[in-house]
Amino acid sequence: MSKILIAEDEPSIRRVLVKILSEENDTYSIEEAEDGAVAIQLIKSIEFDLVLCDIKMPKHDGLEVLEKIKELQPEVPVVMISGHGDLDTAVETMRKGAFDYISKPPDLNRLLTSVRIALDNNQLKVENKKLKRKVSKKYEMIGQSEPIQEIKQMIDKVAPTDARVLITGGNGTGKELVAHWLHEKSERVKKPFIEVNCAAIPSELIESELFGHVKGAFTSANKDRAGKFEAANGGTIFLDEIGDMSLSAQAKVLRALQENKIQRVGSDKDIKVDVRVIAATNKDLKQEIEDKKFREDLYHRLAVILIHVPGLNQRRKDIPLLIEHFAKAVASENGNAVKEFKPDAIEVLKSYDWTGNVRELRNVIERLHILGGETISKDDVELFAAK
Ligand SMILES: Nc1ncnc2c1ncn2[C@@H]1O[C@H](COP(=O)(O)OP(=O)(O)OP(=O)(O)O)[C@@H](O)[C@H]1O
Repeated sequence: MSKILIAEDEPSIRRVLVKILSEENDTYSIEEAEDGAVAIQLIKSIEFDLVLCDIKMPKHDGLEVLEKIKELQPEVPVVMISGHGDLDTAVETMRKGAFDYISKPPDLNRLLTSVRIALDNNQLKVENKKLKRKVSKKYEMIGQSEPIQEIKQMIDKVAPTDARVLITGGNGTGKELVAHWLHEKSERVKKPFIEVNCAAIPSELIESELFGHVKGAFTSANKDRAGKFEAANGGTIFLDEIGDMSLSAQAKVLRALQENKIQRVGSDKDIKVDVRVIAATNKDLKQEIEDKKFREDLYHRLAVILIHVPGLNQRRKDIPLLIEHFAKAVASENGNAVKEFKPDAIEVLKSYDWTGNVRELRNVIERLHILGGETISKDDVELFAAK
């Protein structure tokens, strides 16, 4: 559904434009403004995909409206409507970033062609922006506290090597982010990064998930299937929540690490794999070893390098930066303007107990962004994110 604003003071022309556009596509959502002031008001509150804007209008003329659009929603295409005698101005608006101009009375075909091209163009721009964001921003690690700086330095040192890394820390602290960074800064970056959440896979399936199986290995194995280790060949496998892995799967992982070979379930044929292993856990593995739930030899194989990600309560200094980061992320995901957080709102958030760590903070910022006012105040925080 495209949102279109028609800013035109002559009611008859406005009516014609609304009619032409609604007949062209009944999913267009059309707003009308009868003068420049109303147009600017609407641009401040609604994100448009296209604006049709008359040049001569009361209160603010088309040129002023165009300038305001370029300031508030720079990506939106603006098609100017020029009356008799303002052709020079129409040309000037093109220099100022208008997408096109059409003359009054509007020619139906000319108008629709311009509208279609402008909307397609805008769609492409939006999609491109989304794509770029996915690649570069997804795994950005925000924070300037000492622990985060140390982690970043550690990643820089360790990533280019093949050393195994064990990442520890509470839920939602950013362990997965660290694992991604280790892969992205390594020579393996062009090869797969395969993530396995060991806690989410039932223990009877984990071996087949990791190492694959051959047809007939168990009842539902109706064809040969490669596992995650094979899929990660040349790249990195990230064993998340490794503390939840069954002892029998641990024994097989140990063998894979010792010999760089795996066997599919139900087969005794060795398959060579070249995989870097990164593991993470929120459990105290030393305690798990004492309780005989985790193999000590596997622990030593995995924990060549240890990276501990402290909880958010131990690095409150990062909270303002994270708030800003998530506010931007949430706004761009939803395609709306970034909301500012007032200093007193940030102070209250900083004082909270964040046992749910960064993930919990992200959820709270998203909630405030949706429910709070235009700028987020202390009252918004107390109303929608009280602890
Ligand atoms: N320093 C950070 N900068 C930006 N985003 C972060 C940071 N730390 C965590 N996040 C974000 O918080 C969320 C939780 O992080 P992540 O999944 O890495 O945590 P985790 O420790 O792996 O959690 P779990 O143990 O529950 O799997 C993700 O959306 C992640 O992008």
